Amino acid sequence: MTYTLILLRHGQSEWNEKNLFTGWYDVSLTEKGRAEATRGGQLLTEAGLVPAVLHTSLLKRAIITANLALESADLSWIPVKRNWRLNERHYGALQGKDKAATLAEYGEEQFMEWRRSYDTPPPALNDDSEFSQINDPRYADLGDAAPRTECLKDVLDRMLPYWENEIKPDLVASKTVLVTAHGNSLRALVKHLDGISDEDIASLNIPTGIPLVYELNEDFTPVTRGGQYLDADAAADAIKAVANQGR
Ligand SMILES: O=C(O)[C@@H](CO)OP(=O)(O)O
Repeated sequence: MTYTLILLRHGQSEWNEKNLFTGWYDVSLTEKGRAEATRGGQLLTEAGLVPAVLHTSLLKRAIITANLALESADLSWIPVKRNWRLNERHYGALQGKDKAATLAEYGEEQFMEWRRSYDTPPPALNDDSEFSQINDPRYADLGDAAPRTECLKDVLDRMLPYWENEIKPDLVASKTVLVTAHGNSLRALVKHLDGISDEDIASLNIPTGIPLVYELNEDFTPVTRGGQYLDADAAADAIKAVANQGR
């Protein structure tokens, strides 16, 4: 007996297109991103996958992606749980900044440390920044614990309780679960599932809009390490594009 976990990064967002650090800033999808999401749902149908429950972040690029994918799979009705713990990494003072300009200003080493190191967060974002979420009512319950920046380790630490307490029980109960989230929150989950080292996770990138399917054993270890993208050729190209952002 295995469980089926489907991970879906949101389709191209307006700030992916503009090459801006996004984090918790709530931007919508581009037309291309909407088409990717719809195609993601078609890929689920073609693979015969029928998720019984959806988990999303609180950010509309993930929510709209899930809605479009489920609509094209004729599964708009399935139950949904949303939680900030699946949000993108909070990108601190980089939120709203151009990736190419940041690379040019700070150089390759600093740029990659902020983007992909496991435990070095970017500088914190000021609460009075136009890119801050500190007064956003959807995070009111977090109070002082609301992040002003996060590294991948911080994301893993806040995502894991949700994995343990919400997603795992749904896998046990319903066998097939869809998680629609973000580049870095999904990198954190994949690191955990595949047991990827703090060093090696730096080179792992997740493409937009292509379902990544994990068959999990009863102890939640992957049957196949790395899972399987439903469109492997498209995923390979898109992974390179994410890795090269800013260049
Ligand atoms: O800007 C962001 O929030 C993320 C995802 O788009 O970017 P990166 O891939 O550089 O971590």
